[in-house]
Amino acid sequence: MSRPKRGLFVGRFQPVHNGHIKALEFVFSQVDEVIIGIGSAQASHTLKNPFTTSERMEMLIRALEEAGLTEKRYYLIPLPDINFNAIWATYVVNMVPRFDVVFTGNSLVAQLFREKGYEVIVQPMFRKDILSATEIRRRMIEGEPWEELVPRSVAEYIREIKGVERIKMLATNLESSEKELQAPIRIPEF
Ligand SMILES: Nc1ncnc2c1ncn2[C@@H]1O[C@H](COP(=O)(O)OP(=O)(O)OP(=O)(O)O)[C@@H](O)[C@H]1O
Ligand SMILES: NC(=O)c1ccc[n+]([C@@H]2O[C@H](COP(=O)(O)O)[C@@H](O)[C@H]2O)c1
Repeated sequence: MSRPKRGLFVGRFQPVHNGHIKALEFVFSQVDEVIIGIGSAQASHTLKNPFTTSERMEMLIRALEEAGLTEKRYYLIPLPDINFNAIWATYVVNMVPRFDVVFTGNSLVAQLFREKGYEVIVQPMFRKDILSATEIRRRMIEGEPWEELVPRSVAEYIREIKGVERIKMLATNLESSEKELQAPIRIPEF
């Protein structure tokens, strides 16, 4: 039996949204198996990375099932950042099973893998103006509707784990620490 053709797709998934799922549907149509790397795996509880790796994994499992990708054709692999661009692609190669091609819309990721000799396919983008995790996090903080931008199962899961409350709390903490920094320094009287 010939070896399955595998694609690599890396994202932070903070949170998983409909753009990721559309991109993954494209990737699944091109290869037999997909290695989904969960980037910045060490990060959580910040405004850019509010969700933990286990929460992001749960979102991916539920969303892929909802999208009808029920056959187990994917691997979820956490990838903590190493903040070292020159060796990042080699690091990823050492953290995941063998793969044949990289799918990405991130130009740095594309460049780093191309320089290592990998085939890179730039996946199509879908409504990047709104299908962006940054926009979804912004809407959550501002109290604007965001649910339509993510799979139903992901919206439900975020409600279950009180994800919006967490992001709002993180935003409030940041605001009050910024205020503290801006407050005039009071020299105590002795
Ligand atoms: N709207 C989209 N359509 C297709 N692919 C997308 C879309 N948004 C992100 N991707 C793909 O997902 C991968 C990166 O995922 P990531 O979690 O960083 O998404 P993001 O929405 O750009 O996140 P953030 O806004 O937090 O930086 C990239 O390969 C990117 O091309
Ligand atoms: N030097 C590095 O550690 C390095 C380089 C390129 C991408 N990455 C990671 O890959 C992921 C790419 O996903 P995004 O498209 O969400 O940025 C991120 O987690 C990013 O931090 C890390």
